[in-house]
Amino acid sequence: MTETKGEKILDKKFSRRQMLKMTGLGAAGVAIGATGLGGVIKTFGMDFLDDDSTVTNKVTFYGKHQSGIATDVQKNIYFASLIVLVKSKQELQELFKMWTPLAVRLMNGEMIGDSMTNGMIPPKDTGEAKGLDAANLSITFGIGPSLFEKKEFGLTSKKPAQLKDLPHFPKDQLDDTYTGGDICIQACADDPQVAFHAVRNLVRAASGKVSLKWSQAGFNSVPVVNNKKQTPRNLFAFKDGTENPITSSQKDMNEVVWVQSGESKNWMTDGSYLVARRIQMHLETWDRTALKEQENTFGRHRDSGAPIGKKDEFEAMDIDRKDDKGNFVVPETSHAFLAKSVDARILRRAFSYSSGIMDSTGSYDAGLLFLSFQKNPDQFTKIQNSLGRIDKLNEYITHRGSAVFACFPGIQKGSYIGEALFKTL
Ligand SMILES: C=CC1=C(C)c2cc3[nH]c(cc4nc(cc5[nH]c(cc1n2)c(C)c5CCC(=O)O)C(CCC(=O)O)=C4C)c(C)c3C=C
Ligand SMILES: [Fe+2]
Repeated sequence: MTETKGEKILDKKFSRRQMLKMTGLGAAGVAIGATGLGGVIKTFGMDFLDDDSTVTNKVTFYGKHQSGIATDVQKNIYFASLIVLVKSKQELQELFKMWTPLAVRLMNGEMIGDSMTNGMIPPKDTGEAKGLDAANLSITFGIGPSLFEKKEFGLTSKKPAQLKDLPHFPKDQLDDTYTGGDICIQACADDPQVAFHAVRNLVRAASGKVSLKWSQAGFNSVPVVNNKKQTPRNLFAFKDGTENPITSSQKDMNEVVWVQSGESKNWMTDGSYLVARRIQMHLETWDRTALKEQENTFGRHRDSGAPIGKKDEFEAMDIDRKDDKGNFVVPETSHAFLAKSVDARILRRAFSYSSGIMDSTGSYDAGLLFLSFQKNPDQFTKIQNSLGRIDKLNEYITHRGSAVFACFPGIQKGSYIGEALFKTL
């Protein structure tokens, strides 16, 4: 984390070239104004900073789509679900406007405000990311169905048909503590403290305007072989994320993840729907299970990640394949068999979590913060219904939390998070 551009502006240590780079515009409409953050460039009445292309380990903030969806999966996540406390549409809009330059700064690896220049007030940035780089931080903002139910925002007519609470699934044991929320902030980074710092400072900057409903930290360990990132393993030791849309393929992403024009409310075009499920994994039971049984549970081999009966992780899973006796090679009750039996695809971007011990049972409160992006949450529902009661994995997992969010399209330079929603009001 470095000093903010706002500080340099106040100190007048910036060149014209830098100023244009920061505004992304010419001189028209640009003025320097003091804000609660200590002074930033104001363009057409709003704060605007740019991505800093000189920063290492940096994910770009501005673009057609928000970061943190097609972005290469990072090692850490801090996911927060918030309740909105403000009472008017304008205040809600101001909230997203205020968050926009802060998110740019955080993703540039900068502090969100000046350091300790006044000993009589708390520092603007909480400071724990000082000295750390941008760590490939991505920040993704979404809004939940409950936001549209708050009549004071007058958003009812803007609610997409796709944005609704997920149905109850047969094995769900949902706890309200990890369910729902008006807004989500997904911060992913290759450093846990950078991810946490991002959410902490965004929530702090919105003090009195939002409150935390639930949050979850998570991690992924990504082995690297010959400079190539491998699929991470989940806490059951199986490679998790093998069969996913290719994030660099526009075709895959447009088919599965990005909302296309006319497919949802206009303000969601180029956005995506996020399903979050906090799924406890019963490690103690799993660890007493024989390897063959474990492999039959997923329908894949543990070491290689290959479909049962095959050698390579990325060999196609042919669920119709039968052995000499006419039995399915990949068991019909296995997780992969059932997930593949249905004509629906999703982009899984999950993280493991470990959050102490369950009071009720004394077992690990550990598992998977399952996150999937899709152009319609029904894609998730179709797969979850196929897993249903018969998925062999059900013996080892319990769904404890659930939420769905509409993640805005990407932010254009000079615009702010969610502008399309507010602009159409
Ligand atoms: C409804 C969607 C899914 C939930 C919920 C889910 C939970 C879950 N999954 C694993 C571990 C693995 N899942 C794997 C494959 C896989 N899972 C889903 C969907 C959900 N999983 C899909 C669509 C697929 C791909 C199936 C295919 O087409 O082959 C695998 C195999 C490797 C891989 O492809 O990633 C593992 C392992 C856990 C532990 C879990 C809940 C805790
Ligand atoms: Fe799965």
